[in-house]
Amino acid sequence: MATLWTRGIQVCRALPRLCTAPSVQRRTSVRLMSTEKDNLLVDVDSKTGVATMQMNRPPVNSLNLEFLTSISIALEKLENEKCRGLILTSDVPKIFCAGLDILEMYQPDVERLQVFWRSLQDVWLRLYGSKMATIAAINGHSPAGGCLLATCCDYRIMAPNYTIGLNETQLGIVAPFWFRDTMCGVIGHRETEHALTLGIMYSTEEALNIKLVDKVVPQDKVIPAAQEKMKQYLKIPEVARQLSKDLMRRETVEKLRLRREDDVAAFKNFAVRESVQKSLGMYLEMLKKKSQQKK
Ligand SMILES: CCCCCCC/C=C/C(=O)SCCNC(=O)CCNC(=O)[C@H](O)C(C)(C)COP(=O)(O)OP(=O)(O)OC[C@H]1O[C@@H](n2cnc3c(N)ncnc32)[C@H](O)[C@@H]1OP(=O)(O)O
Repeated sequence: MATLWTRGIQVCRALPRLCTAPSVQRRTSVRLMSTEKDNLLVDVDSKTGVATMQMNRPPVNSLNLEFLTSISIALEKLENEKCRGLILTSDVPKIFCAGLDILEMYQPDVERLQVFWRSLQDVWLRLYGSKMATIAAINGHSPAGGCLLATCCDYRIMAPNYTIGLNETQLGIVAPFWFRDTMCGVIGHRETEHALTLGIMYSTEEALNIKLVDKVVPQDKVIPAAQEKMKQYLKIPEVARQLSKDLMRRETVEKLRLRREDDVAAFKNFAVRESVQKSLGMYLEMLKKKSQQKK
């Protein structure tokens, strides 16, 4: 099978129009792409046109610039290939995604910091605004940016005994308006205000109670349950489903599109504050101590 490396993403060339003409594909599931270090594994079921994207950046799938870029490129390719559905999950045991890589924001190179933020905006615009039906199969902890990825999806299925939430205030930082809007769209204004101001990390069961996640199933059933739910989305006439989603999300998407550079500047100015750097440093220290105690 011929392969092509594009900015760290390996694409199987032997799969033209993979998702638009599923009937001509003989193989049921093919690896469409994987990143250079296999940080992102994307398989497409050629019968259904459903992609499964597994994040695989141990130890905690934290989102650094390169990883975000890989996710963004993969989303663009899936959209271009007219894939119909996406299941977003993790290949790292017990972790869905630990959110943004704090090392990108602590003592940063200011140029890279801005590129980093744009890459996060790109991922959000592509995932939140995706035409595909998207389901988060949350098979591990999902703080902050991890919660953002999950809430960008159309539906969330989570395994028990994990945590999820936008905990930014606990780090002394503030989630931007598009994180807020995304969460608001899922759990409403009041619960979002409560969640954001206190930086609440919800247990799986609490998350189900406030409808931050839609369904809880045992760990080994998370992906099968996502595949089952996906069938329901795929039964709906494609254009009607896509336009309905667009109707719900367009305003929120446009808000960021119009303010992208202001948002980058606001992030940069906030991140380089002495008080913010101090908070991030202390938080990293706490994480390190906790990690060392386990060893
Ligand atoms: C500056 C302006 C900001 C504007 C707003 C920006 C919006 C921000 C969004 C974010 O996403 S900020 C990131 C918030 N994330 C977290 O608070 C998660 C922190 N991590 C954890 O709670 C736990 O690690 C975990 C995810 C629950 C996993 O726990 P586990 O016990 O399995 O692993 P650990 O031993 O804690 O961690 C292993 C290893 O990984 C390092 N690490 C963990 N999370 C991050 C991270 N987000 N970024 C970078 N590194 C992380 C941790 O320090 C350990 O490292 P070592 O000590 O082993 O080297």
